[in-house]
Amino acid sequence: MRILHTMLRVGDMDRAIAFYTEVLGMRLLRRNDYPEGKFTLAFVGYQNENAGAVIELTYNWGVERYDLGDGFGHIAIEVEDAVAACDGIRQRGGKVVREAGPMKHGNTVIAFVEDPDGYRIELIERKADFAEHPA
Ligand SMILES: C[C@@H](O)C(=O)SC[C@H](NC(=O)CC[C@H](N)C(=O)O)C(=O)NCC(=O)O
Ligand code: NI
Repeated sequence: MRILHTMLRVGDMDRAIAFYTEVLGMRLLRRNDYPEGKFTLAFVGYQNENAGAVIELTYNWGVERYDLGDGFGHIAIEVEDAVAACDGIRQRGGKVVREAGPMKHGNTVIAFVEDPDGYRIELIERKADFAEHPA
């Protein structure tokens, strides 16, 4: 088994796709309308779905906002250089909500950006080698 996707409900599909592709550099892998259910799905990611986990954006027609609550944390993406990644995201119109630096109570270098719907995306600076976990 493997993780296939994380689903996020968005208030504007074009706005969300623009963020994940133009600001975060992902590819739009597929987009489908479901008129009978009055919703649209779009899948974005850095690899094809048979190669890596992706994000499933869900737009329920006419629903422009959601209460994100306080349970959801973030989706994390790996970057080579967190400071440079934040600078690039800012230059492309993204919103950095936590600058790059070691995480509180730890050493991993992280940063957070916020997507147009308020979901948080964590940037994690690639470690030389992630600790191998027994499969
Ligand atoms: C390792 C990396 O993937 C993380 O997400 S750690 C980030 C860190 N998380 C927490 O502190 C979790 C506990 C917290 N009380 C919560 O519920 O979110 C984090 O968010 N650090 C904040 C920072 O600015 O370093
Ligand atoms: Ni994390």
